[in-house]
Amino acid sequence: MFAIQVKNIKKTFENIIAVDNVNFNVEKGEIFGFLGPNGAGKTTAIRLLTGILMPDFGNVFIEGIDLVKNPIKAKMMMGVIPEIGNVYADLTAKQNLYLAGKYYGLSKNTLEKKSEELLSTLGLYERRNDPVRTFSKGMKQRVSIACAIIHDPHILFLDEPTEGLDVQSRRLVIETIKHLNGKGSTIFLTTHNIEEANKLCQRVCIINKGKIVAIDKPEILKSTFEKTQSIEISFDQKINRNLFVSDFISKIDLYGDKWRLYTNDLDKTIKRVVTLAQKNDLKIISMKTYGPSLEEVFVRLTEVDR
Ligand SMILES: Nc1ncnc2c1ncn2[C@@H]1O[C@H](COP(=O)(O)OP(=O)(O)OP(=O)(O)O)[C@@H](O)[C@H]1O
Repeated sequence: MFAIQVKNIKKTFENIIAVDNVNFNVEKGEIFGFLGPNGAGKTTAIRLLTGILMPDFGNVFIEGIDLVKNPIKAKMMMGVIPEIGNVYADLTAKQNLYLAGKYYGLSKNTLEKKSEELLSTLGLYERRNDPVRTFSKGMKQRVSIACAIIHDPHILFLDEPTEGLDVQSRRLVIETIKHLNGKGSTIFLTTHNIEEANKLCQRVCIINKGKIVAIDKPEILKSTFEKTQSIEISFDQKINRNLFVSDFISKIDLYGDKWRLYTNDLDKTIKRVVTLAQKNDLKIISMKTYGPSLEEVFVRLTEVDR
């Protein structure tokens, strides 16, 4: 049985088709990323998958349970962290957790134990009795996460979980996602952050204008859609861009003191720069090679007609 099964869902707002006949499955225990440019339909899709919106057509099954026919049972399986925080600003962090725990029917003992544990692991323990309105954005996001996972959900849905967070909060959020996944939870997240999705997700789905344009493991998407590799190189002296020009180097960029050369033939490019350094008596300070990036795949698949 799949953790999430989406069959032909469609959602229209007046004349805008936000989600257009979308089909996909998420395996149990997977970290699944939903990527797309602004307005692609990510938030609408996550709202349809969590029962906040009803589809015009199609079905969503959560661990085999039909979300439309059996919403309460399906929702008990999930934790949801929406794009805009859903915590109560006038309650303390601890009160927010207690409220969420009661909503999911946790016993007093479990609630006390889980709250203590989550407040500590999410770095909120010191401030547990302060009203959430006095918290930073990152702290509010952590309270929101704690509330969503207090009942150990089978599936966690996160809409842009690290958007606008500082490095520390971002790390804590990512660690929490990995930790939950390690304990067996399925993770469904939407994001703009392609590098984060590349590192975190076992599979990604790229959506554009409400339609799925690609769905696979990041490495497979990269090798299927993008052949360009690159090398980044820096020398001890300034050099002229024209020295790199050749028919197998497709693009030459300069970032600070580093040259980035894009190519379909890495071997020839490396030999070329080494020969160039020898001939011109240049010292190579650093050289790194890069495979195709998920960002390049994303741009390629979503730039059409934009
Ligand atoms: N409640 C609504 N009423 C009317 N149109 C809506 C509504 N919600 C979304 N839309 C439209 O549906 C389309 C998809 O929006 P959605 O918010 O799902 O995209 P998104 O991929 O989450 O974008 P972003 O990355 O900017 O958050 C957009 O054209 C948007 O304007």
